[in-house]
Amino acid sequence: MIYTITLNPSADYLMQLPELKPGETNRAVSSDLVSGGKGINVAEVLTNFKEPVTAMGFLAGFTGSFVKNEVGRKGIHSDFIFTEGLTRINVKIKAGEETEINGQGPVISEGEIALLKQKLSNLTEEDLLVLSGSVPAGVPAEFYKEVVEQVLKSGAKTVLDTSGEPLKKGIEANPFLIKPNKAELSALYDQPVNDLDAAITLGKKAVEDGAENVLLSLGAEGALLINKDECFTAKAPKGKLINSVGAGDSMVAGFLYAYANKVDLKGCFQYSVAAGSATAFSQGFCTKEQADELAVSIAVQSI
Ligand SMILES: Nc1ncnc2c1ncn2[C@@H]1O[C@H](COP(=O)(O)OP(=O)(O)OP(=O)(O)O)[C@@H](O)[C@H]1O
Ligand SMILES: O=P(O)(O)OC[C@@]1(O)O[C@H](CO)[C@@H](O)[C@@H]1O
Repeated sequence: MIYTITLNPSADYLMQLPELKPGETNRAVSSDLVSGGKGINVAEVLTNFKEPVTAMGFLAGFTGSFVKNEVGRKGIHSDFIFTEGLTRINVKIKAGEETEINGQGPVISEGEIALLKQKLSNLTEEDLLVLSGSVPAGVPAEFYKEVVEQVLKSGAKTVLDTSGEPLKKGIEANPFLIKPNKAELSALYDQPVNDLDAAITLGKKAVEDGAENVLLSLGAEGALLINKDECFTAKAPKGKLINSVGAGDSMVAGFLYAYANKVDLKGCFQYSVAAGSATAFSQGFCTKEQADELAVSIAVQSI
């Protein structure tokens, strides 16, 4: 079974306008409010793929109730903890290029953190745990590291998709997979990632530092998968970008879907790129048919 944890979920307010003019009153031509947060998005894609998954994490207030209802309406199995405060609203503006403004989210108490850890105490080697997104106030930067350590003892595998200190510390605990994008990898080592060689060098460094597999997403350019034995590269398929919010989460979901269905790592990588791009080319998250259709066209090269 796959479990996802989203410590800081969101209601994502998607707005479209022809042009964004800072300092002026801008009017949207369309808008939509949807459930968000990286782990929840991973669970949504896995549910689209009919792969059993449980979305966990913290929700609060009326926006939290909205997220819980949306998750239920989409048929995603969930087990959230409700806290004080208000789940954040993240604003995603598509006006030619995409601009995102992510809110802060509620403060999580020590008791609530302990409750979440307790819920994870029954994982077994059959399970996969996805730890995704930013760490809200109240949760220490070591949280992901501690959970990866805790879960490793049960034999379950962990996937870590976060940034900054929580990523740096989490890598030390030997997660099965991390999924940084270019900016996140560059920030992790405070070095620019201007070309493929630089991406590979820093990806290998993350492997040396403890990550078993590094799935590095490069947006429209595609992705890299690096571990101690292999380095795979794949170009993203060409298509019309509709919305890239959640493309990275879809990539994680695609990888895990293939992995849970006993596909080898090269095939998991190919399917991850297909799912990421299928979402980038859709309104909302991709279906399995869309990912399947792209997967056959994606060539994976060993370098
Ligand atoms: N414009 C695009 N064209 C084709 N594929 C894309 C495009 N943008 C994203 N993708 C696909 O989605 C994958 C993940 O994209 P990206 O690197 O933007 O992730 P991310 O920064 O984690 O995204 P997000 O945080 O918005 O979910 C890419 O590796 C690629 O397969
Ligand atoms: O602020 P975080 O936790 O890093 O990212 C949150 C978020 O931007 O990630 C998802 C897309 O990946 C969105 O649904 C959500 O708004």
